[in-house]
Amino acid sequence: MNAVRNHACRENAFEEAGRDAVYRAIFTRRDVRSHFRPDPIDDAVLARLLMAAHHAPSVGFMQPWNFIVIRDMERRQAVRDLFLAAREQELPNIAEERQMLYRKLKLEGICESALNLCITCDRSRSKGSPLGRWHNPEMDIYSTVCAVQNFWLAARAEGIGVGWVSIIDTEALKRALNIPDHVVPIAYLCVGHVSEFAPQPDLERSGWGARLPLSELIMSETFGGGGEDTLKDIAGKMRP
Ligand SMILES: Cc1cc2c(cc1C)N(C[C@H](O)[C@H](O)[C@H](O)COP(=O)(O)O)c1[nH]c(=O)[nH]c(=O)c1N2
Repeated sequence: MNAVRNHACRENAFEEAGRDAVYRAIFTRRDVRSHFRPDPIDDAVLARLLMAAHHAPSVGFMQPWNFIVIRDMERRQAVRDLFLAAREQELPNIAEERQMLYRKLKLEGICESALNLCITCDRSRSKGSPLGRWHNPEMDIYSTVCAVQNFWLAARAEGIGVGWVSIIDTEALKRALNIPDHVVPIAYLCVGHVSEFAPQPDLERSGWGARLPLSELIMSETFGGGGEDTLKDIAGKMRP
């Protein structure tokens, strides 16, 4: 019976190598800050990554994204200045005992990467027909985040590193990139070839945080609900 069910479940699955490749991209993707190499990205490769992003799911098939490619070093330096200012503003809000470590963290590769990419969300693109968004208007934002993740995973498969920089004042970034009012910058990404993909997140290596055990995050039926012991046991023993 088990074998039958197993077979039935796998009917539409990728072949083993394909499955392995998908999980490999997921488990070895990194937020890259310090390992960028300056050599340019081939436009054909960049176009593939953008095509992957463009095939993300989106509420009401709204496809609210745009992709601003930023290569000019002066503009990037201006964005880096925004980062530096925002980082100083963020610092006092970090728990006092962690401020020293925060200062030491490398949290962007804006000028070292081959290029920057700002993925935006055009909130007006559903043109007055908010399918799937009437109760939850923020769904266009979430859709755009799905595009970011597609880009990030496809980039990993292509050997391209991506680092997300969110320590930036949004209004200042909009002015710097001439983004109109109805468009929201969702992700400012540093993108480029890398010398390596680190085996663990930078914030884990530096002692900032650790991955939470998956088994402790699984709940049954309701928030906080216990149970699902078999699932939790399997998850608890699993290594990526
Ligand atoms: C929405 C959002 C915003 C940010 C990030 C991520 C996401 C999803 N991350 C990257 C984050 O620190 C990183 O994903 C985690 O530390 C886990 O590491 P890996 O991505 O697994 O390498 C990030 N990293 C950084 O150096 N500067 C930043 O401003 C941000 N901002």
